[in-house]
Amino acid sequence: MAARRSRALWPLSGRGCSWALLSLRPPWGWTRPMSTEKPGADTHFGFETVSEEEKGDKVYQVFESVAKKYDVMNDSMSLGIHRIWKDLLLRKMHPFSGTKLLDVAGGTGDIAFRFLNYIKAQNQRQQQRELKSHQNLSWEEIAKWYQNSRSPLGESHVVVCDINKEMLNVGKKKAQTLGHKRGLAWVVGDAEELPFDDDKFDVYTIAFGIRNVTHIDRALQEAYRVLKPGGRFLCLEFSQVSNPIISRLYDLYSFQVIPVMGEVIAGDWKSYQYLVESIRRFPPQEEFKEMIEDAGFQKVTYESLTSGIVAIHSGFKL
Ligand SMILES: COc1cc(O)cc(C/C=C(\C)CC/C=C(\C)CC/C=C(\C)CC/C=C(\C)CC/C=C(\C)CC/C=C(\C)CC/C=C(\C)CC/C=C(\C)CC/C=C(\C)CCC=C(C)C)c1O
Ligand SMILES: C[S@@+](CC[C@H](N)C(=O)[O-])C[C@H]1O[C@@H](n2cnc3c(N)ncnc32)[C@H](O)[C@@H]1O
Repeated sequence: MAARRSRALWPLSGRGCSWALLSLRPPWGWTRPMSTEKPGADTHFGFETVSEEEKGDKVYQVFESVAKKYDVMNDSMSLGIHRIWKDLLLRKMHPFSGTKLLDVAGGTGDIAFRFLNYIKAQNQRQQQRELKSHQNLSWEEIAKWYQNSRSPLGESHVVVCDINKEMLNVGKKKAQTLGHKRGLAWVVGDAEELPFDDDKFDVYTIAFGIRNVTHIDRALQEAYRVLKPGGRFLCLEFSQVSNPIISRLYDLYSFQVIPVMGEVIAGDWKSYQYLVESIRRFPPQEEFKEMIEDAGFQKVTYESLTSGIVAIHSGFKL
């Protein structure tokens, strides 16, 4: 069990929050992490400096602690906007019947369920079109058509991979409730050392996950390795807000409201303080694009959403 690391409700009392009163800007600049990090070297956990081993443990504890309240927290913090971002990721992916998706840091399955729904809806539309194009079918022929029609998923398949068993357990229960029985697998695994063969997937997604990984460069290299030639990398992650007014409001909202919501809804202030701090630690759009290119991806592009609160990066293994 993760240690309960909640604290008093007053948002401005205590370490890590007091600077917010004086300035809405975090007191540091983002510096690109060195890819030659030695084992046992220091890294960051939000605004804290910790050893690399400690970071992995702390990230595990955060998601173990929030797993059961994860979905309700996301709807509350974003007023449902995270759903639109995830829908847009699927629209950008535009998967087709047969697509094999690996969703890394897939947590409670939001991307996987959207993928399955997208493929099913697409195949059902196609089936309806085919049926309508055949004139004068008897009732018997129509019934046979339905019986023999392809399964709504075709050969499509999604693997949800996450380091945290609690998050996956919540996802598995959701899958049962939503009636997703086929085309879905849950695998415990580390984004930095994926338990899959080379050249296996058509699409790799990572949504709100890469920010938590200790060595982002290693995770990107692993993404490249497991994708088939021609495969696509897609990452949805927090990014840099371009409009200065929205940026100030967003900082105010992040540091004054989100940890309070974390305490009230999930009984966990610290995990939500980590969330907002880790967002400020993540590289801006252009820097992250370069990191993706450094891992070998080509045709790397990005699209900023909601003034840059998040961005979707895309790249291809060619
Ligand atoms: C532990 O790690 C994690 C845990 C998780 O549960 C999740 C994740 C990964 C994260 C996600 C999957 C998505 C989670 C979503 C967010 C973190 C939120 C993203 C934020 C937004 C979409 C809204 C951005 C807000 C703005 C641009 C500024 C607008 C804000 C205001 C007008 C309010 C300004 C705040 C104050 C003046 C402070 C005092 C206010 C109050 C006490 C009232 C409370 C106010 C509200 C609840 C208003 C909230 C307003 C909005 C959400 C408006 C949205 C509007 C736009 C986007 C234009 C994970 O890693
Ligand atoms: C904010 S959640 C995102 C979940 C889901 N993708 C979504 O969009 O709702 C971040 C997830 O990353 C996972 N994670 C953190 N470090 C990881 C790593 N090294 N390898 C795999 N998953 C990791 C956490 O366990 C957690 O489930």
